[in-house]
Amino acid sequence: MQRRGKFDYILLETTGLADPGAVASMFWVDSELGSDIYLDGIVSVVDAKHGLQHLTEEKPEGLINEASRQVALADLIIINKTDLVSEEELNKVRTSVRSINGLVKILETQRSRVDLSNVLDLHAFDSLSGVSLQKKLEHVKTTHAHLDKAIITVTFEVPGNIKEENLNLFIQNLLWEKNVKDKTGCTMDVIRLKGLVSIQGKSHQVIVQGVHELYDLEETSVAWKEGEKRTNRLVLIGRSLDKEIIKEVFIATVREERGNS
Ligand SMILES: Nc1nc2c(ncn2[C@@H]2O[C@H](COP(=O)(O)OP(=O)(O)OP(=O)(O)O)[C@@H](O)[C@H]2O)c(=O)[nH]1
Repeated sequence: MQRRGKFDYILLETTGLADPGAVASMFWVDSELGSDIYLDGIVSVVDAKHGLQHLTEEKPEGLINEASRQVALADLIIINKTDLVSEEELNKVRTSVRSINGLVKILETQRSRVDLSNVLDLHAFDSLSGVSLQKKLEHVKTTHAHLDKAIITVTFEVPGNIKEENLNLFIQNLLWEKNVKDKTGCTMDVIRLKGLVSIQGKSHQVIVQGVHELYDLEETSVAWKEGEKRTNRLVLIGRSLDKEIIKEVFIATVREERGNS
């Protein structure tokens, strides 16, 4: 189909209070629908001067504050107005952002001046990010909450091949059924999920992406090499996440296939 005046790129700015997950879900359409539009990535701006205050703001009834949610969902964070803070203050903002989202790329700016190549074509939601995600996943660490009930990042690795249906079950229990709980009985609340897994019968690494209750599995262009240890690495961003428990649940759900690589 030919059409005049096609858009090259759509940059959607949401209001300061928006939950980017809800907006992103609308554009994150199934590739099988053959849409011309795909979700490239989520960018959040953090004000170096007031960001920390927003990130630590406590909401009634344990609700997640919007700023933390925006950081949790972002693929790229721009910490702006760095000229207004000392290096020490800036470091606190950095640490706070990193403790929420251990996977996000951080840029630091004044007057939000960025090289557009760092902001556009992120390919954060498609299989093209397979190679870069692989590198990132090697360095991501589980973070520790600065505040009680804060959002954190947890990551774990389990070797072996897994069955796609078992992986679906694991993700659906977490995101849909919400029946995975921490030690205190609190439901684990996953806001963002990313990973690279080894699905039985697939020659290439499979990327796992989740935003709120939406998730997708897609084979990447990265092939498992001959003799390479097949493995599954997942990164989850959310609240009440307990790495050991999630890992145990994952292993229990995919157990049948462990050691069959
Ligand atoms: N000193 C300094 N001022 C800045 C910088 N970036 C923007 N400003 C100024 O900050 C003021 C408010 O701008 P922003 O915080 O970007 O406002 P905004 O993005 O419209 O606000 P919200 O979308 O409501 O958060 C304006 O006067 C800008 O000129 C910066 O890096 N340093």
